[in-house]
Amino acid sequence: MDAVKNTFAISCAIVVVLCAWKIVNMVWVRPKKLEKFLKNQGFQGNNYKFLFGDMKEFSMMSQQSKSRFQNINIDDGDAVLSHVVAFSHHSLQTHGRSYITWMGWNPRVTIMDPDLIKDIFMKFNDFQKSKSNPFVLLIATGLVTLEGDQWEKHRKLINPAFHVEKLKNMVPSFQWSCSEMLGKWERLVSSNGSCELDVWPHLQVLTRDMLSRTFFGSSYEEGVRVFELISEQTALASDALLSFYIPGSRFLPTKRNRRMKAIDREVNVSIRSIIDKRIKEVKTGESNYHDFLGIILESNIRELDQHQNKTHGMTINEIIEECKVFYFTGQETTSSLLLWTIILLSRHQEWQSRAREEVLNVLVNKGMNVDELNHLKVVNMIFYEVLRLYPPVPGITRMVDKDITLGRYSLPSGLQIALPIMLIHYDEELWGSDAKEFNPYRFSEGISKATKNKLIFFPFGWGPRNCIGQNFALLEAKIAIVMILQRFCFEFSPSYVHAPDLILNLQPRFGAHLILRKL
Ligand code: HEM
Repeated sequence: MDAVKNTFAISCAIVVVLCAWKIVNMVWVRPKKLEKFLKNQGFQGNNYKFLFGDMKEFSMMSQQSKSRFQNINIDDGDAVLSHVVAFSHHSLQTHGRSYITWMGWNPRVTIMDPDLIKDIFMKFNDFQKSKSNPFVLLIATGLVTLEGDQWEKHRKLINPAFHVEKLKNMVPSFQWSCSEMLGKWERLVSSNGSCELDVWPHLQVLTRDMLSRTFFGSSYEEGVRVFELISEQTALASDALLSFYIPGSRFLPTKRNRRMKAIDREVNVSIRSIIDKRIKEVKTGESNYHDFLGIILESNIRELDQHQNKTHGMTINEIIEECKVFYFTGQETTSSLLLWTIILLSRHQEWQSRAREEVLNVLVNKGMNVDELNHLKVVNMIFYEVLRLYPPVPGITRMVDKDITLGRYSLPSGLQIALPIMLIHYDEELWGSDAKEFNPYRFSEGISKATKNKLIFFPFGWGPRNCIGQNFALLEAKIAIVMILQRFCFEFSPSYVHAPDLILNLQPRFGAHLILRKL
């Protein structure tokens, strides 16, 4: 009996020692080994600090820039950078261009070399999307988070919805949504022909409306409610991201966790009811396939018919997740592009006049169609320059899946990699001494000339996993800006405060108070 007890006690002791070693290894031995390994290869950065790494400094800097009321000088690129990506900007200035930061006990290296960035994007199976914070996964898990065969299958089935020919059919819906917004603006304009307005909420409603109309077509009203919920979910997730994630904390019955779960349930139920209705319509032959959901369901049904096999095609749950992905990725990004375009055109009146002149010349007496819109060269140059200085997604990350060589570096499995879009877009070594200035001329002969064929401009990512919605976003933004320029001129109101803020993407912290004048 004693022998059995002893064996049990020894086994328990071994398990306890092994667990303790695993924890010590994870939070101390491994980070210190990696620190030495990475620093020996030339990466600079803070030494690893037990458990939290750089997270305390990171959250403190983010909170500081959020808590202070600050009107940032719009012409001072460094001030903008140090406000939006405070910690990365500080690290770049302190440690140089290849640096390590510590996300808790996990090291993250920042890469700014365009050739290495290209390599990372091309080898997308080796450099996978970072495992998202579980709070973000509650917003959506689909194309943005999938890997390998699953990602390939979904991308192939969804690609047809974003084909240029399909996008052309969406122009009337975009115009309709813009007309509604501009109609409201016209009613607000007083008898002297002008009004002061915070345009930010209007642009958010506009892009929400455009996406709901083109995505859900006839089910537009239900789609709007889903949007409201996903916006709330995004704000809650963004708040959660500012603090260090303690494994398992999302299961605690906190107020935020409960609300996030309730939203998730409601969103799933709403989208499922839209899809069920649509499938019924498909079966009775009442459905048309002009909206996104229709095109994706059609593409899915075709795939299932061809292969008669459930491993092909997407399940209804997967389609629901993809719908959430489009809401999440498609709305705030496009409203951000439109907003910063309007802000920079308010600051640079000469470019506003030039853009309006082009719009009035090129589109005179012509209906709005994709081919005509493609002739708007100045508007294109302005969009590129806005995407360079105010990229709606200021940075992306990847994860090293297995020990791998990247250029002259050996990177260990599990390492995170940051590709700091905004830091690269502002870099004087890469763009020249006017890198931090607004100068759309740099794009006058296209992107490859402006970038000298280097990968230093990637507001939509790059390579096989680039943004699937890029053409969609540029088309809707173009239609919106054209219609605004045709009817209004705009400038800053005295109450405008320039405070770009990173809330998962780049947004104006205090809105965008402008004076609109009817033309
Ligand atoms: C100005 C607007 C937009 C910007 C700046 C933008 C930016 C980006 C970026 C940087 C990525 C790459 C992320 C990475 O590599 O980790 C991406 C991916 C993605 N975007 Fe966009 N996006 C915009 C609009 C849209 C729209 C309108 C949609 C859909 C309606 C959309 C859907 C997606 C999806 C699904 C992915 C993941 C693609 C994949 O991994 O295969 N985006 N976007």
